[in-house]
Amino acid sequence: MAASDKTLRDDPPGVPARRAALRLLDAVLRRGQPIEAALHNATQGITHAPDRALAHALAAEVLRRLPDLDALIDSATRQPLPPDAKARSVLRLALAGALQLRTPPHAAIATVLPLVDGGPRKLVHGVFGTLMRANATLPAVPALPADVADRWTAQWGEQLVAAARGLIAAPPPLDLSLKQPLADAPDGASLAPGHRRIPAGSDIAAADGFATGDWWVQDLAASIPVRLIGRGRGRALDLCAAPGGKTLQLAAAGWAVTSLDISASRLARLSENLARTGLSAEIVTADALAWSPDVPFDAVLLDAPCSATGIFRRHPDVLHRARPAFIAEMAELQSRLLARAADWVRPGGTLVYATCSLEPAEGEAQLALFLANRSDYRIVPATTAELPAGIVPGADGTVRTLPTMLVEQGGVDGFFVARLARAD
Ligand SMILES: C[S@@+](CC[C@H](N)C(=O)[O-])C[C@H]1O[C@@H](n2cnc3c(N)ncnc32)[C@H](O)[C@@H]1O
Repeated sequence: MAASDKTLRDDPPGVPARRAALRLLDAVLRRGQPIEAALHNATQGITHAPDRALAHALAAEVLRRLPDLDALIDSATRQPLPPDAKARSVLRLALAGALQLRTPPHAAIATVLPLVDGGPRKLVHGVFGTLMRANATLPAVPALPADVADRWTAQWGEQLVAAARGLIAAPPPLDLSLKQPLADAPDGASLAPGHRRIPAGSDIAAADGFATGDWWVQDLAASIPVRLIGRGRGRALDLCAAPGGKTLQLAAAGWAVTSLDISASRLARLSENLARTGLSAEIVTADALAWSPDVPFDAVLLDAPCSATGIFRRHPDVLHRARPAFIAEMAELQSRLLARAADWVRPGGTLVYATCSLEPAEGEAQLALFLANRSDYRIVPATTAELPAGIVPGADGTVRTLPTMLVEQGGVDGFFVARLARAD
């Protein structure tokens, strides 16, 4: 038996989930891993599914409220704890449990103290006790990490930062993409053809039309790239396709789809999604930097890997991982992928480039660089009629969704989308 399994087995109830949450925080904050990618390793040895879910929820809550939790901790310590001190992470977990997840305070602290055995137990206990006795609370509107707030203020202005803070205060609603206009789907607002918006926390698996595969969960902004490709008129390549929301849209729109991704495990989820919805696509597991098609496509969608800062509402780990060096690394990968994708579009065909990022380096600047190098491509401007209500194209015909949009309706993810045509 692995040492970690033994520790987990010997832990009192509630502790294994905190131990796993601590590993998740370490994976995200120190190693820059996405929380989903770290989940399998971090929860190894935990057989009770609710404990795995609790570990994920606790770590995600800490990441969502990190600056505010740290401000509370700092208000109760004479010497600030180093940012990477284990005592700080453990206090973050105890406070997130007690203040956000309604864990009774005595349980919130008792379940983290074993994580600092042989370490600063007294300090952790003392700081937590001081804050509980003072009835400490977190501010209603969360703070963003200072570097993200500064970058987004410089890029988009203070209004965007204020809107982004408002959006992470509460879980976002869920958007559904319908397979057909008359699909069986739960009631909800419709902000575009084939769209429904339902409340956060809805029980997806029990909702009307899930079992019959009539819809899939997909943020409204994420549906824009395929809206711009339109109804099927031939063969489409969905490059970087998994887990497959856009493949499903393309297949439902009548395209003969080839879906390529480097990740076999993510493609397995794409296959499950195809099976549930009764849609089909040819699946290719390959590195797009090494693969080439035999015949060019009528349409190519490159939903490129990116910093994913546009999906911070559901994935607060991106706020802590997307440092400038990572954004630059992703932008470099996007240029290489875009150059290859452009060669796989037939003359007269369509190329759509998209990223779920709020970083211009991965959107506007990437497109400018591409157009400077490829005189055989031009922008085909998006029209307001093609876009969800409340979203309008930019002056150059590209689409940029921001946290300041559709705020009253629950917001949208941040995306950049450009539709291009290759010269005949
Ligand atoms: C933004 S996600 C795609 C989301 C997907 N289009 C959807 O709608 O569900 C980016 C994808 O790029 C894939 N990827 C990253 N590098 C790649 C490469 N060199 N070749 C192919 N796929 C790659 C990742 O595995 C990931 O699934």
